[in-house]
Amino acid sequence: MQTQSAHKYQAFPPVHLPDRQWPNAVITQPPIWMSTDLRDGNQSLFEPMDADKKRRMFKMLCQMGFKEIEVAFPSASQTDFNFVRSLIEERQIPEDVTIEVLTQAREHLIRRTMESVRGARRVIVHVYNAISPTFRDVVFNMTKAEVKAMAVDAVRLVKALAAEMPETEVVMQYSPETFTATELEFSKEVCDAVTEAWEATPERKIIINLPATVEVATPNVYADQIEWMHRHLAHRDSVILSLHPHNDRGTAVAATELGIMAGADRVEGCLFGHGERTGNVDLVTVALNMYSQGVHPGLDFSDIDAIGRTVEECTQIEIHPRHPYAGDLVFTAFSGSHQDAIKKGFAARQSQPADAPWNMPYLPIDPKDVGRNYDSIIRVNSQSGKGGVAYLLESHYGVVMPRRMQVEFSAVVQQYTDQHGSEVGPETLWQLFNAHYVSTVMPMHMQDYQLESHAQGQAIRMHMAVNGVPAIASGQGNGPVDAAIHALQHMGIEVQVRSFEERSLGASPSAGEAMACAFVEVACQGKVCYGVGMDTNIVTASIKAIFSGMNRCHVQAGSLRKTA
Ligand SMILES: CC(=O)SCCNC(=O)CCNC(=O)[C@H](O)C(C)(C)COP(=O)(O)OP(=O)(O)OC[C@H]1O[C@@H](n2cnc3c(N)ncnc32)[C@H](O)[C@@H]1OP(=O)(O)O
Ligand SMILES: CC(C)C(=O)C(=O)O
Ligand SMILES: [Mg+2]
Repeated sequence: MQTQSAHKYQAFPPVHLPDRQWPNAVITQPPIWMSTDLRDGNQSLFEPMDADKKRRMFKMLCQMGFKEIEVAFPSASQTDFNFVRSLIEERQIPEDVTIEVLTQAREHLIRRTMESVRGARRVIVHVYNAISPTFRDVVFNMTKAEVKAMAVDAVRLVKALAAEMPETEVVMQYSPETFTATELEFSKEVCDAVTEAWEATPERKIIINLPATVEVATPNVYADQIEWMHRHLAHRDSVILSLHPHNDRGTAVAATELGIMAGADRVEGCLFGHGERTGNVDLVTVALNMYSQGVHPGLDFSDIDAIGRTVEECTQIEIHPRHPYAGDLVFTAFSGSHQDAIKKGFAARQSQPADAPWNMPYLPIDPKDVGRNYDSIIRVNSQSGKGGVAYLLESHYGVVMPRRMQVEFSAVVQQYTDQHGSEVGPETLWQLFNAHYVSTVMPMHMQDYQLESHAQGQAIRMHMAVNGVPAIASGQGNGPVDAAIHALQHMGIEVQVRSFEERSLGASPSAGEAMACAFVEVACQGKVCYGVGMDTNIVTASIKAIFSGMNRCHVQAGSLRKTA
């Protein structure tokens, strides 16, 4: 890069529009959507789609609810021409869908284009020519008047040819290509001339499409340009004002949203932002942004993964895992504080009515609305905290840990992720949970017990192994847990219960019976640790939890081998 960019690049001049209205506007209804996946999207692929892929994509776009679809540049190739013919001749176009075809403003290309759409019920014929100073001077070597005449002549020719095919309703669309780099007064002059040449009326509107062929400024400048045109076009009531933003600066979505606020009626773009260079505006993001604000876009994304797969297969370009709404990771939180907030959000939602407004930390929309499930919302790596770990154990295995135990177990997981460096799935978490809590047998293992009730409470006799050596402990208490603690204390083991919780886990996958899960916070060996016991019998689960807690205290005290 140069040390001083100022000599090479110049700032785009702002639009003089001191009374601009768009900053106060709110989007309350969706625009008319036009998908150009099969034209602008297709022309920018390594390998343009063959007819089968184009047909597959066309069908999907129709199913999603697009009513206007630019299907080809028919004069560019026999493949594109044939594709348009096949859609028409094989009656592939649904009644409520209008196909669109693009042509340069050149006579032989327009004639060929009109030939391609013969027999269609309704078609949008889209003519363009670039009108900015650079194109006038460098590409066409034409004056303003000549460039304007080029557009007007093209529209007149379409009009004349349309009159020869009365069975087809021809809708005219004109794009002043490079609009964003053109003087606004000249854009208006050309668009007004074209509108008049078409003899557009409020009943028979012309589509005036204002492209950011190259995105050259911040999105507010595009909004100013659109509002300026919206307010200055001579025949605004006979015009459908359309946007065609590209994404060179990475702000096409913002430009589109501000452009709609500035008065546009229609938006052209591609799914997932395919298109020349950095792409056309991503219609998925614009539409779902609207959805997240309570405005239904009128497009169906209820199986976004299926849409993504079709687009990937047709374009041979993968969707980025962080692509808004559609990427594999966009509904996933790895970091601890995000996970904690999401877990609390879901817990709060459980006590709300099903139609309560969506109010979930870090998740702008409900993943279920786009056909995603909650499975991958929380994933655990070294950045994760107790909330994520607890969420995964709960959502995958039904284990609801007491809060202090969440902190304790997340330290176990943290140690593991620090050592292994990679993501930890629910299965690994479950293994860690079992290894550290459920199946500990050293130094103490309770093998069997007998419990008797009597007037003062309960008496227990436990057969156990201490460091592998058989032992028997007997004691009494006002309940089984109390009796077991007394039995252990009689053996000289200093152990106390600090807290006790018991929950049902639902049916055990192996036994098919309901499993109880006991969490006992045990003080022993100068440490306080949680122990976990699982069993179909509630009492057995509690006693196992005491032994688990003692064993963990021994591990924490570093005395596992020394214990008698
Ligand atoms: C911003 C966009 O996405 S616009 C759409 C771009 N898409 C495509 O171009 C894909 C399909 N295009 C093609 O296959 C070819 O360009 C064709 C068939 C349309 C035309 O091919 P060619 O006649 O060989 O011309 P070529 O591709 O070199 O285009 C440049 C010529 O078109 C002229 N031209 C470019 N755009 C336009 C326009 N909108 N209206 C009139 N003339 C134009 C140029 O001035 C140049 O003319 P010149 O050869 O007299 O100097
Ligand atoms: C043909 C026009 C509308 C175009 O694709 C562009 O300017 O980006
Ligand atoms: Mg384009």
